[in-house]
Amino acid sequence: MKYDIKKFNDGQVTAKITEGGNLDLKIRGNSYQDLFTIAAVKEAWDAENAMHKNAVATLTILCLIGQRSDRRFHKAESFDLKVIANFINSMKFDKVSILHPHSPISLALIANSEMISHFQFVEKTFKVLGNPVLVSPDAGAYKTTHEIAEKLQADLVPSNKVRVNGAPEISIQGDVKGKECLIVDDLADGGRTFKFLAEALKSQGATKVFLYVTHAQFNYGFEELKESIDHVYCTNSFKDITDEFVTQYSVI
Ligand SMILES: O=P(O)(O)OC[C@H]1O[C@H](OP(=O)(O)OP(=O)(O)O)[C@H](O)[C@@H]1O
Repeated sequence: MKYDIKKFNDGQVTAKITEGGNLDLKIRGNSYQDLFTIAAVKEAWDAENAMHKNAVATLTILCLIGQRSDRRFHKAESFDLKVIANFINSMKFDKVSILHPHSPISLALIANSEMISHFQFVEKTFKVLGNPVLVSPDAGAYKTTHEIAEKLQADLVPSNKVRVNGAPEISIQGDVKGKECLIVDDLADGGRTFKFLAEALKSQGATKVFLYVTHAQFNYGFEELKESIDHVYCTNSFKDITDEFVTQYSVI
């Protein structure tokens, strides 16, 4: 299957199928624009395939927009992940694969969805660093990082984070004295979670602190992270980063 995308001067996006077959789309999915673009492709493909019911349409989303908004935070505010999931569901893909979603709610809300694990990227990082202690930064990350630690036969130090007026407060449940640590989490936004955690780990004797995040957004606070984190490992699911401080695994 092949298609063309055209953008009109007013911003409208239109798609044209130029070769038939199964539809296999892969997008960052970190913008509404990305979602509307594939909606145009899917609509055109559906029209072309109306007579070929055996053709299959799959979608891979690398960094789902709104994945953190997995609940209605306050009364009278929108539940944004639900809005996004409803839109994706309206496209009726046969399968939607999502790379390391923030929480299982994404998978619960999006029909025919499955998670693409971040295991391979953590494994690569773990091997490059040579057996660091894995650190899970909060309750949300604990379950998946625990599973990864078991597979890698790595030591795991859980820590917990509560946000007080938006600022993370950290507690560490384990001994990191004289050890190299690899924090494993799904995404970095402003990086404050990791800055505070790295400072806490180093104050408890960790010799080096590395960070793995699947979705390296770094919308702000990037330079500040260099003061407490020794190196960042991530995918390019959200954006490409060129910086000596960062090693990126390419997924798109
Ligand atoms: O780079 P930062 O700005 O520090 O943000 C990154 C952190 O925020 C997210 O968790 P979040 O606090 O949204 O988790 P929650 O679902 O428990 O609210 C994410 O899983 C990281 O732990």
